[in-house]
Amino acid sequence: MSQLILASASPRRKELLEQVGYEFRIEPTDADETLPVNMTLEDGVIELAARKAKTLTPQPGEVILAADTLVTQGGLALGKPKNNDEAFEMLRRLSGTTHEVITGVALFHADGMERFYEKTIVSFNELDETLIARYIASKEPVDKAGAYGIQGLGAVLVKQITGDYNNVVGLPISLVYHKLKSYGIDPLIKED
Ligand SMILES: Cc1cn([C@H]2C[C@H](O)[C@@H](COP(=O)(O)OP(=O)(O)OP(=O)(O)O)O2)c(=O)[nH]c1=O
Repeated sequence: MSQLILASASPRRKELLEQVGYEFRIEPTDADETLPVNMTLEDGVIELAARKAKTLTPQPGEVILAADTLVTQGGLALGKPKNNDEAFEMLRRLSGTTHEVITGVALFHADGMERFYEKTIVSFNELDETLIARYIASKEPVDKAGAYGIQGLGAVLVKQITGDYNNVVGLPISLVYHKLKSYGIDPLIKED
């Protein structure tokens, strides 16, 4: 049985792991989150997750989990907005259209690193400028890729999703569960 370490300051990732019953330690990371330019967005988001994981060194029997979530539309990557103007631009771009949310995940352990990603397709309602301004005033967009949080007030922006909802929130917990099982980490198995 391995020990799980979450390399993340994201409250969402912590909550998703707790929801499924994982026992883990949290080690927030401070990695460079600039997307590499010489690779696909899928590879780039995986690379960012790997960078976060590599800020820690796994001891034998430890698995370090790190992730990165990105919103993409038409080949353009939307990370966290730097200010309200950028949040406004992002939400205006997403209004009435469909985008993808990609979360890259890295599982770093003494024998190497496993990397994978999950993609969810999200369609937004038409958003008028008053709604966008009110949503930004709620401060919810600040620390979120694409300037929205589907799990919060941002739920009213969303028309439809195809794929894993939890992936949009920041961690594809179902896929992660199946991957972690191969390291002997399974909260559904209770030891006596
Ligand atoms: C699209 C979307 C993103 N997000 C969040 C998930 C991520 O926390 C954030 C994207 O930023 P990330 O850089 O992936 O994560 P983080 O900086 O919050 O945490 P850490 O790097 O320490 O692991 O956007 C939501 O919470 N809801 C949503 O609907």
